[in-house]
Amino acid sequence: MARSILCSHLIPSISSSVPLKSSLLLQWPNLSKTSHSMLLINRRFSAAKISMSLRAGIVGLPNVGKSTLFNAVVENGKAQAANFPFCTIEPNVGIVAVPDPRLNVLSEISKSKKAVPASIEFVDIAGLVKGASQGEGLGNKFLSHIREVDSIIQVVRCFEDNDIIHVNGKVDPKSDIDVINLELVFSDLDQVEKRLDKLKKSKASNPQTKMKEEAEKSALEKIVVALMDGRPARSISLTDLEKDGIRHLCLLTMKPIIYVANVAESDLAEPGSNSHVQDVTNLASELQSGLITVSAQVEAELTELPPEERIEYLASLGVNESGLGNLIRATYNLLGLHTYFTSGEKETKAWTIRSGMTAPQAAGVIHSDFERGFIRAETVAYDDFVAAGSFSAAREKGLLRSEGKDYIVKEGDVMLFRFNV
Ligand SMILES: Nc1ncnc2c1ncn2[C@@H]1O[C@H](COP(=O)(O)OP(=O)(O)OP(=O)(O)O)[C@@H](O)[C@H]1O
Ligand SMILES: [Mg+2]
Repeated sequence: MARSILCSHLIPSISSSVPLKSSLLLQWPNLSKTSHSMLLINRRFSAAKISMSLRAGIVGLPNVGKSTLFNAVVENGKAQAANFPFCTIEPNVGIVAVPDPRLNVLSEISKSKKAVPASIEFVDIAGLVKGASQGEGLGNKFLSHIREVDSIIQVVRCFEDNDIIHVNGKVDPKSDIDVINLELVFSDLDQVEKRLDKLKKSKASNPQTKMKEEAEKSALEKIVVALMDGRPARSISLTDLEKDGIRHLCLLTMKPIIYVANVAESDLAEPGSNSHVQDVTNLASELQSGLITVSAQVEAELTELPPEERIEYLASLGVNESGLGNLIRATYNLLGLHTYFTSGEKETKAWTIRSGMTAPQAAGVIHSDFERGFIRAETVAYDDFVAAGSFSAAREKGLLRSEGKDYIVKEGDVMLFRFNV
């Protein structure tokens, strides 16, 4: 596998090709105020392009419902979904909003002109078959598409339907999950062994390079033992230095996984009574992975209906909500992501950060200059903001804190940044 493939980065960033040159103090949610410098910033902001690089890849055997699920999640995804294996060849990519009821609450309080949710990219990848790591089916090319995502959503067929071809002849979630896991393991093993060979021959003399290579080698030696045993790389505990050392390899089995049990519409009300779902549940807990049950078929049909008829249709199947919100939120959590908000008259916006990020790093998600010139962040917890009813009321009640550069941003913080560039 070519080492040059870049893994995507976890954080959505704004490409800041136009730096903010003027020196000013900015309270972010007050951007709607019409001072000259504010307008200048606004204009530059709208010119900045948000690049969403947070990706969840939908994988699984051929013909299990990946594209059907993708089209439902992305609503107008338009990936070709049909009853024949390898229907998808090139990956389809779609951006999905992360549903969050807090956004509308904040937006109403601040009388914002618009509310902008956090988002994730979903990628519909071609079906994987036994031997893919050796070039079977659509082979290595598709493993490389998986290498480029941050997390894996594995669709497992749990619906019986003789008209829908199963590539292995019968519905068997355990075998399907094993096939995919083994292909990912083989692909990583191949890559890790090649890399270890290279590292053993390395003649690096620079002490820093040497130290990095030693950390990488030590991580890979541990990982190779797990892989030989059929276990994923993520099952090995590594030091931070070791983790950094192997990051560039984008190992497939390092990526977190959620299993999606794709059931028939008749099983939606009581998925636990379907033995295939029970198998996936047991395996997901053994592999310390998440599990969501959906009917991709039902979700796809829902998207064709006007919103008022959707609830009726779901009720007729004995459920009261679509499974997609859960899937999107679970994916977001799986990626270790948190949301903080900015809220003002112009807009209320949910920003995505990794857990553990400091206030300047969180500010940097809005613009790199916010991070560079960070002075302080005024912060109030979501519940306190809602209870107070505004930033100024929160300040009067002593709920608004002024935090410095070491502050670790918490889930649901509502923030105002002060910076100077
Ligand atoms: N829950 C379900 N119940 C019944 N049929 C389903 C369900 N989910 C998907 N299907 C059907 O299964 C067939 C295959 O679906 P789809 O094309 O989405 O699979 P895929 O995994 O993307 O396949 P490929 O790997 O070939 O791209 C379609 O005919 C679809 O309507
Ligand atoms: Mg497909």
